[in-house]
Amino acid sequence: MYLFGASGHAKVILDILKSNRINALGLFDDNKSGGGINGLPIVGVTEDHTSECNPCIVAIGDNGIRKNVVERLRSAIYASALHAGATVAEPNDIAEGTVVMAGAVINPSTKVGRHCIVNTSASVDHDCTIGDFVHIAPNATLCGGVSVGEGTLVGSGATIIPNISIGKWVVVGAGTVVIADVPDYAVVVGNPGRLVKIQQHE
Ligand SMILES: CC(=O)SCCNC(=O)CCNC(=O)[C@H](O)C(C)(C)COP(=O)(O)OP(=O)(O)OC[C@H]1O[C@@H](n2cnc3c(N)ncnc32)[C@H](O)[C@@H]1OP(=O)(O)O
Repeated sequence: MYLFGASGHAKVILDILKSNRINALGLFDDNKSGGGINGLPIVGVTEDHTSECNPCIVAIGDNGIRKNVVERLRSAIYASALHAGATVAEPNDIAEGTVVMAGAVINPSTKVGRHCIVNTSASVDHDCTIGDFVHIAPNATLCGGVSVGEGTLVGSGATIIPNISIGKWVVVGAGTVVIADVPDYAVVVGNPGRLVKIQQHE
């Protein structure tokens, strides 16, 4: 397995691999001068990737940067990685490139898109739909029937009540309690969640 990114997030993905006894073989990072992790070397920048270095995972926490790297990779074959200490009811509904950290729970009839992060001890309940490039941060809770659009960050410890629809490229602040639908590109914070701004987008 090869990882793109050599940050703290990559360290946590290496821990997921270790829990499954999967060997990591190298890291790619656009900052080639940076050090590796745990003796694992940086073997090149993103554009150095070849089809011999598969499967791989883009191990970058920022949703937009992760998507950008995926779009630049032409010969990548992606794996998903579920920590041995995560509880995932239907692993086949976790799409390629997605990582699920220790203690996370993903309940039945929930689909998780490509290149997502379901972080440490996050809880995603039944019948949720999670778009591509989403990050559900540590200890966040999604009740049943929640949908989350592409690229959204659900911040650490946030709670989303049942059947809420959250748009794409939204930021839900840490600890926010979302009790109403959230439009695309919004930033919501607080309890109850209030919209503080709509982010610039193309
Ligand atoms: C392993 C890991 O580390 S995973 C990391 C996961 N990351 C997170 O959980 C971080 C989530 N990020 C946050 O909560 C941030 O505070 C953000 C993104 C919501 C801040 O957004 P910004 O656009 O920078 O807003 P800014 O900091 O200017 O704050 C805007 C207003 O919201 C308030 N605010 C910001 N964050 C929060 C929050 N989490 N809860 C309540 N209020 C908040 C600010 O006090 C400010 O209020 P004011 O206008 O009354 O003064």
